[in-house]
Amino acid sequence: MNIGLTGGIATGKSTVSRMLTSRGAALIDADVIARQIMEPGHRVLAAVVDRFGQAVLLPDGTLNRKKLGEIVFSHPDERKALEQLTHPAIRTEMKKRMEELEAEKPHRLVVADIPLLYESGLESLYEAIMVVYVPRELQLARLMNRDELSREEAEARLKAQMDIEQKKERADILIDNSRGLEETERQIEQFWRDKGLS
Ligand SMILES: CC(C)(COP(=O)(O)OP(=O)(O)OC[C@H]1O[C@@H](n2cnc3c(N)ncnc32)[C@H](O)[C@@H]1O)[C@@H](O)C(=O)NCCC(=O)NCCS
Ligand SMILES: Nc1ncnc2c1ncn2[C@@H]1O[C@H](COP(=O)(O)OP(=O)(O)OP(=O)(O)O)[C@@H](O)[C@H]1O
Repeated sequence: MNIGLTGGIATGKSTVSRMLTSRGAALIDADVIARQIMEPGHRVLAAVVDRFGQAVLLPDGTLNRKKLGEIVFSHPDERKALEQLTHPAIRTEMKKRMEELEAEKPHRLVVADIPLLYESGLESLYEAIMVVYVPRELQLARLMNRDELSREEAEARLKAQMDIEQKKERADILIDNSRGLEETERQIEQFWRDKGLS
């Protein structure tokens, strides 16, 4: 079985994916793949530098993530331009890894962690979509705290994504991560049992 795992930025996708992998699920993480295609030498990074200029590189030739983030999270058109360069490569790699993992062990749960799953219209690639939800105010607070962002910077990142309430409504499986970790763990345990996973 496979599921797509999504939610909003900092709602707890990594936290939940750890709970699933510790039970034996295999994980494919879109953010990790997004980082791999931005490594020096990769053609996607070269295309990004062509479009955004040398200023998005650090002196050692690696991507200046903070700088590119400032550009794309405050300018929607620039964000779309970046996505046109990155998303096809991310999608191809995700699909390839999914096929490899499913062929390797057909009965294992494969989890694809994709922050922009709904925004990119990828629902049909997965048997079910799990959404990790917290109310918007808590999402903002956890994001500011984890990434040391100002309220303004955190709000700009939230604005670049579909509202978490809309994702909640679309979910096949909803995980409420607004209380303690034990409460989230309990919901994952329930999901695991309901699906007869072992
Ligand atoms: C702009 C970049 C360099 C900023 O890097 P930074 O280290 O600050 O953030 P990081 O990559 O860890 O992403 C953190 C979160 O930001 C959100 N996010 C990232 N890109 C986008 C985007 N294009 N639109 C909306 N939200 C996004 C996601 O929730 C993600 O989990 C980076 O996010 C990037 O390369 N984005 C383009 C690729 C992409 O769309 N990734 C999203 C997963 S498919
Ligand atoms: N139930 C919880 N109670 C308190 N804090 C939590 C809980 N779940 C997650 N957190 C904290 O909230 C922050 C965001 O969680 P996490 O990194 O798992 O989110 P994410 O959705 O994977 O983020 P991103 O979209 O950036 O990849 C982290 O600092 C994490 O430690």
